Amino acid sequence: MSNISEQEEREFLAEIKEKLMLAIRRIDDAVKQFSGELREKKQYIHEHQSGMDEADMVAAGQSINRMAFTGEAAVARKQKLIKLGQSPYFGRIDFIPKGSERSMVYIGIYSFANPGQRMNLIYDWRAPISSLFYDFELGEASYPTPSGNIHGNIALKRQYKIRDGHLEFMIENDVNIHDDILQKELANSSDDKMKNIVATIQRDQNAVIRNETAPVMVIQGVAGSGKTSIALHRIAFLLYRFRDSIAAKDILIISPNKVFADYISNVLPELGEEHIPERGMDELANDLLEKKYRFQTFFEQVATLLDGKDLAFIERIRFKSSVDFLSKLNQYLIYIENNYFRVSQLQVGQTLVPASFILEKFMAYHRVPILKRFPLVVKEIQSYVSLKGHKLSGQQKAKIWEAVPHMFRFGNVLDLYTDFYRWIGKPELFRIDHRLTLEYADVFALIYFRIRLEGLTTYTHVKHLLVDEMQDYTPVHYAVLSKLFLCRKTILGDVSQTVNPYSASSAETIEGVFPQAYVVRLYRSYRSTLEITAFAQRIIPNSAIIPMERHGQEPIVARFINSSEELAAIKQLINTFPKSQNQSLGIICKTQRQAAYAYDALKGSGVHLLTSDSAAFEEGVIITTAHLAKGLEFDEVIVPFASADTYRTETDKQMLYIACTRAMHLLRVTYSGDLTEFLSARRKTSGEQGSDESFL
Ligand SMILES: Nc1ncnc2c1ncn2[C@@H]1O[C@H](COP(=O)(O)OP(=O)(O)OP(=O)(O)O)[C@@H](O)[C@H]1O
Repeated sequence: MSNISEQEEREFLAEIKEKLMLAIRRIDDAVKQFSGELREKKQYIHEHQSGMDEADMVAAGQSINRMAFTGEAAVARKQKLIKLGQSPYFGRIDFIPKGSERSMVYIGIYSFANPGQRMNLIYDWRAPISSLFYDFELGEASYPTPSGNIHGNIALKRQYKIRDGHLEFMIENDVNIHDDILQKELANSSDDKMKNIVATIQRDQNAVIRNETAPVMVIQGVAGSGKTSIALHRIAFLLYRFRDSIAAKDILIISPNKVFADYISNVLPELGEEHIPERGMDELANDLLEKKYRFQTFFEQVATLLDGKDLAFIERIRFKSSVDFLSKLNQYLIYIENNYFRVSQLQVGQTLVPASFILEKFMAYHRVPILKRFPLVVKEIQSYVSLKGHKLSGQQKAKIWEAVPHMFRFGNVLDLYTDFYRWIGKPELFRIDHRLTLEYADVFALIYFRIRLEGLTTYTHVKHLLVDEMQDYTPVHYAVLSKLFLCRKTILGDVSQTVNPYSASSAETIEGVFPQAYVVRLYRSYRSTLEITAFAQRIIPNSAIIPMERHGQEPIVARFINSSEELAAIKQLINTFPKSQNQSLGIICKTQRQAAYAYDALKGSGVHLLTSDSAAFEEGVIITTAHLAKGLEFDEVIVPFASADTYRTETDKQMLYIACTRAMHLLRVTYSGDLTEFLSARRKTSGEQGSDESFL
């Protein structure tokens, strides 16, 4: 069968669905049999318990576990088959390998084969041969396999939309790959959570997803370029490709907050993978400081910046976000090693331990973190005394244990960190209150000191680290991550979407910390209509952005007499929103205070306020801040209070940019008084009308 005509395709689909049904039935039978056997086994153990010795019990327990495990795997496989039944495949290529016969390769979210048969009926999108679908058009093509590249010819390429088991349409790809289906996908209204993009992965995205060699992959991509989607698909790919050595539990995602973590939590399970452990940077900090210190969170730092201009605060952040800061920390660590261990000879009973011996031993352990060396030096001194033929008394031992750490100028990391600022001649750059509350800019520097001075070794089990929103982390953050996580890393973000312009990191900065990094830049933006992308471009221009040719309504900028009128109009809009085609509406404010104020006026059924304490993304209407909305997207976005008073500073401008780039299909900006200068320039040039009538 060659499945050329649409009729043949429909017949093939019916056949596949039947085979899937059969496979599901077979699993059901197997599971039934398993549970019967399991019950019998448990019953047997229960009845013969008294006659069983410990070894028998262990063996019986293991056998039960094995059976349960096989049962669970069968249930998981069944779930996958049910899902395949809904949409078994989305693509097909007919490939003729050189010197071989044409074969039809149907590509789906999971693979499927008839029991006992070697050839797949459906190939997993991550299989080596499936890369042909993403990387090539008709004609010559090749794909890599562990035993080398396979060359050949693609004779046919098709895409399908199969929903609820029905073929909605199929598209013959000859020249313009994917664009039709991609356009259709992007025009859809958003689900409540991020979804997979396997059917329309683009070529440059595929290269990132399937890269197996980069020790550190840095993805700098413009807003809506699919960075987060790609990173998650990359994880799914790595789990498939290295399934013998990496499991879901070996991966760690560092996410900016819980809402974001919840928002992306569907993608990997949709791709058939288990839940991946996730940690926020603040949680990581808490783990690493072992809850010994209080600290300002990143949210609080940004909120302080948004509240007003504390120049000294900004200065402290700016300094601690520089590459220079990290190198000064490193210089200081070398300095203290050479200068802070002030040795003197030690009289232990009759033995005089010379200062030179103690210093030599201290330096000999240069691979051991300084504050961990003292016990080792103590042991060396004890051996020295013993070798001189003297037996050490308990009191003498205690004396050595006390003397050695005292030879070092400071005994704890916080004292050394404070001393660092004296050493660089800028003690005013470190602030800590009497309750030991650190500023956010100090948190990771202190952790860095803990790692270098005390040798923290948490997270050694992690085999791949994923860091999203890379622009929010500084060189010190990356120094900490590189010391803690020796595994491969995928790091992604967009320097234009920083919420703190005083501490933003670009791909180049990160490259400085990870010289072995492989940096990819993505310029094509998929999320927003051309009109929305153009609008956001005026706030922060980037001539390199390539928007998708997808059109929609021109963004609306509407002026109101005061904020009450503004909110009244928004309320009206919320009331009519359920009747619209769209599913999600984000009302994105600059500050949490404004969001709370708006929520107070707008709350009602289906309206949710998201704060930095929220744990989950919500469906429907969401009121939140730009900081929290970063990484999320909505069918419609309203940016209220866009006045000159609200959006004034560089930080404000970033927030406005982030807020506007969250919109997929429709963007409305409202204000009273004067419009922010970040938008007023464009209104003058475009002659756009803003009024409350045009708003709805
Ligand atoms: N190849 C693709 N096919 C279909 N949709 C895509 C593709 N690439 C990206 N998208 C869509 O574009 C939108 C933006 O993707 P994503 O959130 O991953 O981008 P991002 O670069 O992380 O965005 P931001 O930095 O602005 O938060 C999502 O709706 C995603 O599904």
